[in-house]
Amino acid sequence: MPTQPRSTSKSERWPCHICLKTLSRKGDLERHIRTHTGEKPFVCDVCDKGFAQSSALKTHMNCHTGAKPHACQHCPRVFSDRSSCSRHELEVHRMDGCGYQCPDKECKGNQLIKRKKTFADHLHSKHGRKYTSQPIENFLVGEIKSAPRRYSTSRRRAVAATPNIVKVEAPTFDLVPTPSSADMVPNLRIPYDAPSDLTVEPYFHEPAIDFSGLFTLDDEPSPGSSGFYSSDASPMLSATGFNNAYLSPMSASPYGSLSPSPAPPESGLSFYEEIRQAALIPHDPSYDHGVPSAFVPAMMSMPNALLPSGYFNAPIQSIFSCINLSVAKFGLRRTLAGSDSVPEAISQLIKSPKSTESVCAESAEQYFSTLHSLSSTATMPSYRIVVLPGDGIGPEVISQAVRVLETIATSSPEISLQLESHDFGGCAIDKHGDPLPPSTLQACQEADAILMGSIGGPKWGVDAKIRPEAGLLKLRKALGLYANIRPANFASDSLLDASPIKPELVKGVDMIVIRELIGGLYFGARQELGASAEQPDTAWDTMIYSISEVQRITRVAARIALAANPPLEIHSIDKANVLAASRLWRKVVTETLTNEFPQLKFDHHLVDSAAMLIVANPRKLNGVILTENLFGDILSDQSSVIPGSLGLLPSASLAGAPSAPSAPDFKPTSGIYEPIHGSAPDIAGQGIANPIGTILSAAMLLRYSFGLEKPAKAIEDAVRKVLDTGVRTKDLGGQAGSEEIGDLIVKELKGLL
Ligand SMILES: NC(=O)c1ccc[n+]([C@@H]2O[C@H](COP(=O)([O-])OP(=O)(O)OC[C@H]3O[C@@H](n4cnc5c(N)ncnc54)[C@H](O)[C@@H]3O)[C@@H](O)[C@H]2O)c1
Ligand SMILES: CC(C)[C@H](C(=O)O)[C@@H](O)C(=O)O
Repeated sequence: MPTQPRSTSKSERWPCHICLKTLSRKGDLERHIRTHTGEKPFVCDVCDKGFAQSSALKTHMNCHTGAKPHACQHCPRVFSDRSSCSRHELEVHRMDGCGYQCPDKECKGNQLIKRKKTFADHLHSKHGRKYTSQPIENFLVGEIKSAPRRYSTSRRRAVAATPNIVKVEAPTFDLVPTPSSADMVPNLRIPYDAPSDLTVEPYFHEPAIDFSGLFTLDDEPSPGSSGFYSSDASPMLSATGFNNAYLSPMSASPYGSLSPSPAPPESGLSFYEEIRQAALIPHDPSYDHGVPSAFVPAMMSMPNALLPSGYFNAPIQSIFSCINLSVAKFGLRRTLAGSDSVPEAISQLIKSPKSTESVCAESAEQYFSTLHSLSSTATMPSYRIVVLPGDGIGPEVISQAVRVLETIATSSPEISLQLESHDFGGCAIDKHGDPLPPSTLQACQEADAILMGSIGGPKWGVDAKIRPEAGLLKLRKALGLYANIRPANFASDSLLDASPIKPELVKGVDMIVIRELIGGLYFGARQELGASAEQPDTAWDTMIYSISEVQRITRVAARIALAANPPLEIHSIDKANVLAASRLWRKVVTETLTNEFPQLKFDHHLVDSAAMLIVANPRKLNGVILTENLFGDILSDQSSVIPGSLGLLPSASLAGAPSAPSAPDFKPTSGIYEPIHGSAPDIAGQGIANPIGTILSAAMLLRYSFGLEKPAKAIEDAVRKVLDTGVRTKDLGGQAGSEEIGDLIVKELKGLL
């Protein structure tokens, strides 16, 4: 039994983020970094203070963030927020040596293009081709050399020992029917603060495929290779008569490797020799213990006769390719695990007497249809939703939204929702002395989505030492939720009469406020009254925006505008006639939209005049209203006047633009979903709060976080139908209580599902 070659040195483990030189020990690296940066190379990204050791910086950063800072997986750098950390990892470490290569060999020396977007632009502008992430279009070249530090030593060695350059070009993949995201079960969650162009690859989501229990294990994998390669796949290959072959977690990604061990060859050549010769790939001793996936397309295109007889054939290979594709694209771990139909499908394919390309296509079809049936029965996706009822009317409105979600889960066997409630806000101060207890924060970080009621109230008013609102700001910041999406429209036209503005002015109003949520005055430096001996009579806040903060929220607004057909107009709101931060805002919005989204129309308004327009002529602002944190808070509450009540409007807070649920590459994303209103202490406890804003937030959650368009639309339709009957809560001039509205919506919903 061959073993994986061991890493020749540990030096892969400590690359310098500045010059990329690798050092064998962390201490050496710290000393080395000082040659670039001086005596205190570890600089806090919040206050710029320098430290000699990264551990000292970590302890220091804890004081700013109240939480563990985010440590780079590959070097000793630490960051106060996760998005900077993942951007650093992506740009400095992960992309090193990786890139996209143009399929046209003549093209500009066929250079390596580092970023997917640049590559897509290149394909489009130079070759008139659209980039898709299907493997036929997957030109990713290169390998990530260092494994995350959280991996075990043996695993890290095994990663380091994998071939450095592998290439995926799979001409036979076009025989594979393209699965749609609706057919597949997405379970790869994009981190909250992932850069918007980051593709999460299952390489980092071990185990990518768990085949445990699917086959009888004929032969144990060798201890030398089990550190990295998944023994679970071995039985699968054993079932094909091919002993001791491992489908590694890596091979679940498009640039993975398949590592079969040699079987007695009939031709007299070793298995690898056969493959090499057939694929005309020069012998490379480093490949002796693994067949990198560069060989896979070659194997796939080879007639069976060239392969060790009966052991390895095109249909089987095509199944692996399909698995790779599926896992890479949709994260099918849950779909595959525990199924017993997959082995059946595979054994049928093995017995198939055919061996031509048509069999590949056929196998792929069978494979996908098996997966399809499994995805709706054996292994339905299970989403974890953290519910934060909060204070005041929060629990009252949340209980109705939870009923709605439970109705969806009960009526749709293919959807499984796990809801769990956690303390947050004023009630958490009372119980734990902290509005965001660590257990709540952790649950939120791990959740697939968060549904929130509202927090705050006079009990923990503005003079209180610990305020619930601070917990909400900390949660938004910790999750990197910089994009707050607040649609303001009529959930039903029957609400036109509820508006205090004349119906002819508000009919057809449809605006989406996109509010920057973790910057500006809310998060700038401030001084409380009495906090400074030098300025005993002064308090101040600062509005700070950086170019990148404005760029990213502008891109979210643009993507949301582009998702509509025709695209929506963008109205950027600022106070550029007075504020420096607003002048930066206006400049960056203009540049970003002009350079990156030339097809979109946009204009600028001063916030004072925009506030006037929202009540005087709101249709003028139809489309996307793009604005900074404080202006967005105020304008979105003001926009609720249009449909008649603060209780009607939902919101989503995300770490980027949401994917379109119908997109084949839909990316699930977490986020906080909450009505835009507060805890309404004046009506709390009376059972009269309007739950519609919260129920519509639950619809946004299903759509944006899970791509479940059908149930999301069903909730919106149920709300409209109930409103159409004329039943109203007190805020809209009616008599119905929160629970009655909930009953009616649930009843309508059952009829729609
Ligand atoms: N995201 C949040 O949790 C959030 C948002 C805003 C305010 N707050 C907090 O809420 C507390 C109260 O703030 P406020 O009174 O200024 O604003 P509020 O939004 O709680 O209430 C404003 C008015 O709207 C009414 N209202 C709000 N929601 C309603 C609903 N669903 N049905 C019927 N009527 C509704 C209230 O009765 C009140 O008259 C404060 O502590 C504030 O910080 C929290
Ligand atoms: C409670 C408060 C911190 C919050 C905000 O200002 O963002 C609220 O007004 C909101 O709109 O969600």
